[in-house]
Amino acid sequence: MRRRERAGIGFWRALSREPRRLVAMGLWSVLEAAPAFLIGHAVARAIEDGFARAEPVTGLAWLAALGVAWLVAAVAARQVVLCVAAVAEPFRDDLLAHVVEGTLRQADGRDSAAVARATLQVELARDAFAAVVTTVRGFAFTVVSVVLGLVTLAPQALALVLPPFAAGLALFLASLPALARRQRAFLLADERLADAMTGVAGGLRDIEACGLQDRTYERLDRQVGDQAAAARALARVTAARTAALAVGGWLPVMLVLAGTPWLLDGGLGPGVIVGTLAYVAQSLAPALGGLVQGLSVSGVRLAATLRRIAASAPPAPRARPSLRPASSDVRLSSVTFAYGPHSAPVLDGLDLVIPEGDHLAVVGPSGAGKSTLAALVSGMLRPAEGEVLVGGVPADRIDPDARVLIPQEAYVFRGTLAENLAYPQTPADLKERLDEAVAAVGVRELVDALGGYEALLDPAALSAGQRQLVALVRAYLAPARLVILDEATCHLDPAAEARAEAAFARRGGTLIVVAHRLTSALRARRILLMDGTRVTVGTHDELAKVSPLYADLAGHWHPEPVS
Ligand SMILES: Nc1ncnc2c1ncn2[C@@H]1O[C@H](COP(=O)(O)OP(=O)(O)OP(=O)(O)O)[C@@H](O)[C@H]1O
Repeated sequence: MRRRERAGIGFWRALSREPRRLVAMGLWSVLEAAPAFLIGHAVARAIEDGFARAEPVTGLAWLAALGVAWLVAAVAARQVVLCVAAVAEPFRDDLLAHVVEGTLRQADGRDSAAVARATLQVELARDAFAAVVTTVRGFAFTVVSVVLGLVTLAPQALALVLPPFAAGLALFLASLPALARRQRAFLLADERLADAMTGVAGGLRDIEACGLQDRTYERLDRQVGDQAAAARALARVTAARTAALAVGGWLPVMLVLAGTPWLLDGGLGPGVIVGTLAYVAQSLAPALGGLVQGLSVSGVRLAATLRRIAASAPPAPRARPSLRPASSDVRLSSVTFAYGPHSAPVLDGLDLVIPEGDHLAVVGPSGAGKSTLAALVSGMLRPAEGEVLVGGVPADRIDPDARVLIPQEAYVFRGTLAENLAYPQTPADLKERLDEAVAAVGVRELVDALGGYEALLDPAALSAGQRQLVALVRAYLAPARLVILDEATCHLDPAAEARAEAAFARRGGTLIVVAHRLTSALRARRILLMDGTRVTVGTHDELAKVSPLYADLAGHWHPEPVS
């Protein structure tokens, strides 16, 4: 049920999303429906003021005016088609995004044919949607034009025209749900029969060999019978449709003809009665016929395809809104994480508090889980047990602007240097902000070497270190109060690394650095040593005293001067 609602909501959302197009469509529709308003008046005046008084020029002038209105209507009809297309395309795009995403998720990437089938359904739905919008809109504008025409030409005639018309319309609308159901039943019976026939055709030899002819015949006979019954049921509702057309479209004509003496007594001239008949026979009946035909075919098809699309592509899980953290302090409580259900945990029951403003270096042998910790704190991974909170908010739900993670391999895209440095921001004072960040991180030399902020970058032509510098400036400019550098300076020389880290330390907020060198750890306020699933936190001196592993690691690092 909810799936069907989603598809239904897509219909109304597509209509309301382009309000200007809708207004334009309305205005063009008024022009398109002008002949429906004019026809009764023009015919009545042509007869009464022209031909009946032996003044053919006047009569012809009225008919010519009607002709001009038809020409204008033709131009307007073209514009209406363009407006309908402009509304139908976003509807198609919405559906397409929905089915491709849903089908891929459901098919797990194994069934590309499922995507092809679904996109075909979307094309059918788009065509049906455009036809329904065109039909219903045309019907509504024509009916309003005819009613206005009758009100101004022969108001008495409304009593003869409107009741049967409304009755016919109501009869048709009441039959629509049944029509949709039976059409669907007929299509399903047809598909089942086609499937069965295909199966039989492919297995004829086996049927013959196993002597299954009679049973196969009985089964096919049953399915042919089912399909015939579905076709008969559909035909019965189709009869209701024909009755609706007769009542709504032609009964008004007969009533106006039968009521001629009464209308003449009421002071209407014969020309006005012919004009009234023109309204009913030329505008109202065809409009009802168009609606009946359009909704019976396109409306039913639209409902059926939307239902199929909804059933074949389940909706994406609703994206949860991100939350703004109160601060940038980080708390891990009893966090356990493993990459697979049968893998050994990388973190096991880890408790850790990194208060706002802290500068923490994370060290440990390769594979100890440093990057995993960085990914958990940045919310890219979720713990299997326990929780990771940033400013009181679960890390995976945090507002993306509130934290930034720079991995070892920095991302640079084809664009200007300024775009790369500022991405995704475009502040008004971009130049000043860039200058400040570039100076702080120590990247001025690179900016000049690349040819300034407006230089076009070729990512492949940059060295890994240059890409890291670009990403560091980007992170520095970001509004995030929590910065996680996961070996983000590993391709820089020690001096450049020291400058960049010092800039981030001065920047404020919480800084977590997965350290690549001892100097990086020495600059931090605290050091977190990861060793298997055991972790120890302390200063360099504390760790050197209590942890042989740390002493060993520190010994292997180059003893570079601390800046
Ligand atoms: N995507 C993954 N799928 C499965 N196992 C993974 C994945 N990423 C990491 N691991 C494993 O998890 C453990 C911790 O890896 P992690 O990358 O967090 O360690 P690290 O301390 O950052 O290592 P390094 O210093 O080499 O980058 C390792 O045993 C690693 O093989």
